[in-house]
Amino acid sequence: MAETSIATNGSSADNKRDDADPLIEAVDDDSQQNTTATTKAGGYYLRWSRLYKSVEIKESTAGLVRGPIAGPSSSTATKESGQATEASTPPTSLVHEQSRRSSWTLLSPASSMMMLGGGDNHNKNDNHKVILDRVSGCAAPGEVVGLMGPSGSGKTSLLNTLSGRSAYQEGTISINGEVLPNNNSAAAGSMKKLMSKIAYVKQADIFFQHLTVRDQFTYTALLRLPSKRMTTEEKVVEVDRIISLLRLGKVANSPIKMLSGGEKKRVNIGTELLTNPSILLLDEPTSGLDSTSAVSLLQLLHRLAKGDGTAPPKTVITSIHQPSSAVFRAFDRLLLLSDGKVVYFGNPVASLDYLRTQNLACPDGYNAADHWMDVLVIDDSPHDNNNHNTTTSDDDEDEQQGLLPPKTIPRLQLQQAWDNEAVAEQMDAAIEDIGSTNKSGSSVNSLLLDGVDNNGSSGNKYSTSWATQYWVLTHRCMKNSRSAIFTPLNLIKSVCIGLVAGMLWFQLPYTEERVHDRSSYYFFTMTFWVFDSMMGALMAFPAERAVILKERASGSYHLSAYFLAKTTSDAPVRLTLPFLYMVTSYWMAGIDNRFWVFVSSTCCTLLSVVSGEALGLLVGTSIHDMTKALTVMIVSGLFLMLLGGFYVQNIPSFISWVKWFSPFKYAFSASLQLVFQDDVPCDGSGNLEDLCGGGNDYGFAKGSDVVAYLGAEGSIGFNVGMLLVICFVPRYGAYLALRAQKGGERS
Ligand SMILES: Nc1ncnc2c1ncn2[C@@H]1O[C@H](COP(=O)(O)OP(=O)(O)OP(=O)(O)O)[C@@H](O)[C@H]1O
Repeated sequence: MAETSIATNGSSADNKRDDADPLIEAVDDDSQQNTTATTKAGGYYLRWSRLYKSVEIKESTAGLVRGPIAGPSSSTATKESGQATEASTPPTSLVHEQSRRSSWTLLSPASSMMMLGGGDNHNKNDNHKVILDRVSGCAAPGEVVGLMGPSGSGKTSLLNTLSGRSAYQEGTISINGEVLPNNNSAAAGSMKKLMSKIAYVKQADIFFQHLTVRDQFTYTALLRLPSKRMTTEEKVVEVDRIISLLRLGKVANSPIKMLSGGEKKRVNIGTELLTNPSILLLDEPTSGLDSTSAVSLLQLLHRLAKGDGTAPPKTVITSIHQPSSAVFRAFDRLLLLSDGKVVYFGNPVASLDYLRTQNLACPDGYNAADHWMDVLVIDDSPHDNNNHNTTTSDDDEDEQQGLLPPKTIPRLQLQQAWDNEAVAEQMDAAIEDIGSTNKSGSSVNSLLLDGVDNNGSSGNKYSTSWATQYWVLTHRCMKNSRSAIFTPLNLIKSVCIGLVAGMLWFQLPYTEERVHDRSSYYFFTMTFWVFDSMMGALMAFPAERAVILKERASGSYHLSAYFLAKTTSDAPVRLTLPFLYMVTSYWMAGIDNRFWVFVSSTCCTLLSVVSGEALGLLVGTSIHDMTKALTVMIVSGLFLMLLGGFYVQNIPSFISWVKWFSPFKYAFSASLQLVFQDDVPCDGSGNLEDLCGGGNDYGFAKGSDVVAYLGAEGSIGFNVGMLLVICFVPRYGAYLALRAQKGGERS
C-alpha cells in the first residue's frame, strides 16, 4: 500500500502533465476555434485562471480548526506537500505524533497542516480560509459548462466571483481576451457595470410572491431593458417571447407563490434572460426538481446556449449537484471542484478515462456523476476501484507507528494529480494571443460598453431613467402592497375595531361627565393605529430586503427611486385601513357632528399613522435581527406613549424631554384641540372639578382650559408641524440605513 502511494507520488508533475495534457489541449484547441468563430457571431468567451480567494475566519477557535494551508503564497508548500496530500490521514494527534517520529517529519509545517483534514482550507497562522485555490477554466459561447463538486467545494463562490459579485485576491478573469478588473481594484466601477451585463441566476428563487409571472417579467423588462432603444410595446413583446420560450404560458397569470418548484426556477431564469445576456451563470438550477424537470431544464439551457436565428449563442455555466448520466454526458465541459481546488476540467466522458488513469475507475453500470461525487466525498482509501478497504490491521498498526505513510484519500489524490498550472498557462496564453490581435486599443470599458452591454445603456449603470424607475417601482409596490395589506382580514379587522369602538363610546354627550371618555377615544385611536403602523413598517423593508439586494446587484434601479416609490405607494394603502376605522367609529361615537372636525380629526389620525410608520421604518432598516428590532420597537413605542402624557401627568424633568419625540403626544394634542373647541357644560359630575367647581359661576368650562387640563400642549399648527417632522426625519434616516446595507455576495 505504501508503494502504491509512493508510486503515485513518483508520477508527480511530469506524469500529471502527460495525463492531463491531451484533455487540456483538446479544451484549448476547441476554445481557440470557438473564440474566433463565436466572437464574430456575437458570443463571449469567458476564461479564468489561477483564481484565488480566501476569507478571514472570525471565530476565536479558527486557529484550532484543522486543515491545510493552501494558496498562491503557499504554492511551494502545496508542491512540497505532494507526498503528504497524496497520503493521509490518521487522526490529527497521530499525524503530529508521526511527524515527529517518521519520514513525515521532513515535511514543512505547512505540509503537515495539509495532511490534516484536507477539507477545510484554514491557514493556521492568519485565520484565513481558502475558498478558491488557483482555479482555472474557460467557457465558450454555444456550450454549457457544468460545475460539479461536493457541498462546500466552492461552486457558488466561483460563480459569485465570475459574476463580479465577489472579490478575489489573485487571478485573472477575461472576456474574449480582455482582462476584467478585480472588484478590489480601483476599477471596481467597471466591474459593477459588468455585473449588470452577466446574468446570474442564484440558487434561491427570490420574488414578490404576490405578483403574477407576467407582472414579474413585465416589471423587470420595464426596469432593465433600455428605454432609449425599446418602446414599452417592444418590451411587452419581449416578455411574451420569454414566456413562450420557457413554456410558462399556462401559468403566466398565476401568482408566483402558486407555482411549482420547476416553474419558479424557470421564472428565475426568465427574469435574467429578459436582458438577453451573453453570459448566463446559474447556481444549482436543478435543486429541488425531480429528475424529469431537471433534464428538461438542462435541455432548455442547451437550447439557450446554442441560440437560434434571432438569439446569438450564449455562454452558459451552471453548477449542479448530482446529475443523471444523461445530463452529465450532455455537458460540453465539466469543471470538478474539491475543497476549492480543481480536480478535473474537460470533456465529461473523458473524465472517466482520467479517473481510470488515477486508479479510480467508475464501476460498470454506475452513474458517472455519482461515482465522481463518491470519490470526492469519501474520506477513506479506495485501495481498489470499488472503494473497498483491503488493508489489514497490520498495515493500520504500521501506519500508526509511522512506518507507512497514511492511506490515500481519493479527493486529495485527485487534487494533487490535476495539473492546474497547465490549464492556467493555456488560459493565459489564449488571453495574450487574443490581446495581441486586439491591439486596436480596446479596453475593458470599451468591451463593457460596446460588446457586453446588450442594453445599450451608453455607459450608464442603469438602463432606464430615475423617473421611469420611480414610476415602475411605484406601480409594482402598489400592486404588491395592495395584495399584501388589502387582505379581506385586514379590511374586516379595521371595520370591526371601528364598530367595537363606536359601540363602547356610543353617542357621547358633550358634557363635563364624558370629557374623559371623549379624550380616551382619541387615546385608544392614536395608540392603536400608531402602534399598528409602527409594526407594519417594521417589516416593510426587511420583507423585501432579499429582492432589493438581488435587483440592485444586477443594476436594476437607484435605491432612492425604490425608497421613494415604496414609501409613497404604501401610504394610500396603509391609510385606507385607519380611514375605515375612523369613518365607522367617529360617527357612531358622536364625537362631533361638524364635518370639518371629522375631516381634520381624521387627517390628524392619518398623519400620526404616517409618523409611526416612519419610526417603524427607521428601526426596521437599522436593526437586521427581527427579534431585536421587534423588542426595540415595542419598548421604544411604549416609552414614547407613556411620555406622551396619557398616563403620567407629572413626568420627572430629567426624562420629560423625551415627550418631544412622541408622535402620540402631538396627534393626541392636536385631536383634543379639534374636538374641545367649544365650552364644555358643567353637570356637577365632578370630572372637571378644578374647572367647574368653586368659583365657576358660568356653568361651563372653557374649551381651551379643558384641553390644557387634559395635558395637551401647543397649537394645532405646532402639533401638526411636529408630526410632519417625525414623518420625514426618521424616514430619511431609514433611507440612509438602507443605503448603508451592502448586499453580501451571498445575499
Ligand atoms: N464569505 C465567506 N465566509 C466564510 N466562509 C465562506 C464564505 N464564502 C464561502 N465560504 C465557505 O467556502 C466554502 C465553499 O462554499 P460554496 O458555497 O462556494 O460551496 P458550494 O460548493 O456552492 O456548496 P453547496 O453545493 O452546498 O451550495 C464553504 O465551506 C463555505 O462555508
